[in-house]
Order: sequence, then structure tokens, then C-alpha cells
Amino acid sequence: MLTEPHFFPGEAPPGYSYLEDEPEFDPRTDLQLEPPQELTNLRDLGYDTGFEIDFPSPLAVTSALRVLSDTGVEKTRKVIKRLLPHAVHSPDPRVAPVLHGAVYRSRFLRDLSLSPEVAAFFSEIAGTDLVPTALPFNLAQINYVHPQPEQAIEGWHHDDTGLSMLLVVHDPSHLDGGRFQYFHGTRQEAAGYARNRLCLPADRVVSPVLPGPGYAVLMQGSALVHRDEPLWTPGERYTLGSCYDSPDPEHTAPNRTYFPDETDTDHLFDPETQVERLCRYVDFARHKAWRARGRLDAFLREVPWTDDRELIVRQLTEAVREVVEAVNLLRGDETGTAQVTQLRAPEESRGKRRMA
Ligand SMILES: O=C(O)CCC(=O)C(=O)O
Ligand SMILES: [Fe+2]
Repeated sequence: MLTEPHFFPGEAPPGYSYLEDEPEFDPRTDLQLEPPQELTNLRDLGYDTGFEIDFPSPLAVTSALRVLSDTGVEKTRKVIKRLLPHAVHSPDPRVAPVLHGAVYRSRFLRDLSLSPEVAAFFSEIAGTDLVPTALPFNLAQINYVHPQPEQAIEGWHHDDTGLSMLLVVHDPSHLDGGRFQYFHGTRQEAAGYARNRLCLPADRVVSPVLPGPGYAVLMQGSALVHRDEPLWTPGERYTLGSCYDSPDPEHTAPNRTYFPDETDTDHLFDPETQVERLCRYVDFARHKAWRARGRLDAFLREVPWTDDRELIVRQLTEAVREVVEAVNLLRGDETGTAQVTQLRAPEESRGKRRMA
């Protein structure tokens, strides 16, 4: 069952505007697609088949692969630097400013994130069809580093999205710290260490070698406990994350969304969070509508001639289940900061993740 391609919104949301005078994305000069040497699967991390079955690919994380050419890196870096004023700054100075939905601010990043060449390359690696996510807010997320390295925070987490590319745009060889790292184990194990206030054992922390800017990993970020290592000395560090979904809605919805309560005093000082708010609602609804379209098409093709009304009700209900859940979530309350932190914590169970 495959859902039809998503329509990327024709207009940027209110409060967003595209940069003027941007470089154009040209896949012939900007991409340099080179596959990874190694793949680590969910099973290698210790997950069982029951867990794996929910995911479109058995892949947990790749070793370094190359996405951008030197020309592509230069263009990306220029755009990312120009977008810094729109990043959301956490009230905690140890947390890097982050910009979501850069596809609504940069045509270059939009076209890179939607590139069919990149999606085909990742599909080949993951061994399953992948398309740029129909939740554009999760396309082109830029992680900036606070200019003053503060007291180190651990920063271990897992994401609440599907497969994602994490691309280094800075030159990692010039940095003291700031590596992308992951835990070679399951979320449950990582949560066990956290509960007991223990650090993750150093011999199970992997720091994949990313030889230079333009290299990336592809990861199943919701199953992989990972972090950006603290930067021990000031330096320039930018990463770009972008998510990919399976177009087969039979796979569990990868993007679990909650709507942060923007009236939380923590957020009030940054007007950019207010702009993001509306973008999250619509993008979330789009993603659910996109998935349901595949299920409704399957219903149209497959519903049998029957007088079993219960059977028809069951099939139709299943086709729109995620839309009904989305409606309930959109009608519901927003999530406070403390709960958002909890939702992102590694001890979150897969069952909970499935609820939204
Ligand atoms: O910048 C990095 O190395 C990791 C960023 C990350 O994990 C995230 O944004 O979720
Ligand atoms: Fe992450």
C-alpha cells in the first residue's frame, strides 16, 4: 500500500519568508553521493524482532556517507549562517539554538531536502522506499552551536521522527569535542543507566568518523540514543537534519507530535517559537492526511461486496484512524515544557509513542 506523493505547500506559512539572492540548488554540482562502508542494524543494538517490525527498515545507523560536494557545502554553510537570526534560542544557554522548518525560509535547503536523488540514495541504503517527510517542519532542521561553550550537558536523547539524515556542515577536524555520538544499545538500556544516575559506558559510545563537511549519517533516530558531544573549546559547528518517511502507511507513523505550550514562561522571550507554533499544527495535519490518503485508496480498491456492515465499518474506521487521532490531538491541550522533556526521554515506551 503506497500513498501518493505529498504536495509541498505552495506558500510559506505566515511569519516565514524565503531568503533573497540565494544560491540555487543544483544536484549535478552540489551533491556527491557516496555510500557508507558499514550499516548497524536495530538487532545489532539489541532490539528484538517485535520492535524491528514497526520500522520500515532494519537499519539503526550508517557509518559516514557523503551527501554534499565541496560546492554544495559552501552554499549550505552560507545559507545556514544567514538563517541564524530565526533560530529558536533556549532559555538554557547550554542548549544550542535550533531552527526547524528551514524549508520555508530557504529555497536552497528546500530543494536539497526534497531532492529525489538524495531520497533514492537513502532508499537504496535503507533497503526500502523513502521519501522526504510530508511533515515539512521536520525537513531541514539546523542545529547551531552556542558561541560560548558552557558547562557540559550530557544531551543524550532519541528523536521522535522516522529515518533522518544528520549532515555535518562544519569541519569536524577543527573541533575539540562536538562529535556526533551514539549509544550501542537500546533505549531501554540507556534509560536504565539514566535512572541509576550512571553515565553510559564509554566502551559502548560510538563516535562515527565523519571525515569532513558534507558527510552524514542516516539513522533511525527514534531507536538510536545519540547526542552532539559538548564542544570543549569554542568553534564553529553546524549540523543539518532532515527526515524521510516510508510512503507505505502500513508502517507505524514515525513522527510523534505534541504541541508545546508556548505560553510556558520559558518560551515567552523568543518570538520565533510563536511563529513555529502555527507551522506545527498544519504540518502535523498534512502528514496525517497524507498517510490516510494511502489507506483510503486501499479501501477504495479492496473493500469487498458484503452485507457485513461491521466489516465495512472496521475497514473504513481503520482507514481514517490516524486522522481521527490527529483531530483529537489538535482539539486537546498543549503539552507543558516538563512533559515535552519527558516525552523525549529515552525511557519513553514504544507503546506510548504509538498513541499519537
Ligand atoms: O548535531 C548533532 O550532532 C545531533 C543533533 C540531534 O541529535 C538532533 O537535532 O536531534
Ligand atoms: Fe537527535
